Amino acid sequence: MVIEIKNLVKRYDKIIALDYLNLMVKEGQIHGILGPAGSGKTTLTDCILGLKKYDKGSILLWGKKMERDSYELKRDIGVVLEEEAVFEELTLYENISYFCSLYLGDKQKVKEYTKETIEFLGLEDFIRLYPKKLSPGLLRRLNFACGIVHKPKLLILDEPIEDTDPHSKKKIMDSIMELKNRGTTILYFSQEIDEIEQLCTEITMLDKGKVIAQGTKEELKDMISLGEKITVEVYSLSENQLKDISQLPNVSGAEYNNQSLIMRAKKGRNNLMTLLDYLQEQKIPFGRIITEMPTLDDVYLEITGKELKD
Ligand SMILES: Nc1ncnc2c1ncn2[C@@H]1O[C@H](COP(=O)(O)OP(=O)(O)OP(=O)(O)O)[C@@H](O)[C@H]1O
Repeated sequence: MVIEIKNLVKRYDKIIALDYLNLMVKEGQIHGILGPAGSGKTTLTDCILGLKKYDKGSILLWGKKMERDSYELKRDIGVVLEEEAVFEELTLYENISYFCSLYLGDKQKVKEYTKETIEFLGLEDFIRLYPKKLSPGLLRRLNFACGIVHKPKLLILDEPIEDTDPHSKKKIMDSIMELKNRGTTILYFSQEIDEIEQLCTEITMLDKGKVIAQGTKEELKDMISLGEKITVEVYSLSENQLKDISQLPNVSGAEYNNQSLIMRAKKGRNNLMTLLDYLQEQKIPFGRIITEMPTLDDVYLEITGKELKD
């Protein structure tokens, strides 16, 4: 086990930021922590890194307790935070090289790792530029490069691609997958469902410092009663027909707007067939059909009663 957190409690006076939190992260996993603003993601990162004291519980990294001066452990960890943490007075190359030199003494190795990381993130054309001259996407890639250049075994990523242009977002997401393929364990904090769905093998949902659900995305989707959302292009529908549809077996709701019929079903078999049978029986002409399975957003909403994002 790379990270082993048991019954972690962290209070700020009366606020309970982490509430008996348990988390296990296995080697080689990308473990996503999904939670809205204020759910305790930053506090958890600080506790894992030994930057904040906690009130109760235990945190072990590779079976060892992290302390402020656990330099051996820290050497194996890379951190990329949402806010860029680079030096304005250093060029892109100098920034990456500097962060590498904080961990490695061997100058030749620093040079080698810096070059490799620059190529890895496609930053070759920008090495002489200062951070102020970089576009927001390139700045994100530089920030990411500084966190991974020393080849950590555990990478903690706190919303590393929030508000990033599609090209840099793809570059960073591909790099994360490649690092995983090379054996890096990754803890990935985000509020973005699509990033978590694409990248993570295991997911923990947080709400007010509490773990509300944990598992693979399939396991999480299995926890809720919601089935698919079916959208059918229907050219005309009477109020009575809409009422009939909302009362079909296993249907939790139906609405009709702009020639679009949306039916939400509970988990079960043949929901689409039941709807199509009804439309045919009533001789209601219909066009395109779209079926969408529940998302992690739906899981979060059903368990907590609120959306991940406002
Ligand atoms: N230094 C502090 N003093 C008092 N309360 C704090 C402090 N830091 C965080 N909190 C509170 O603890 C809770 C968890 O905060 P935390 O910053 O860890 O959440 P988060 O999920 O990282 O949110 P965000 O994404 O907004 O940073 C929140 O209610 C927050 O207001």
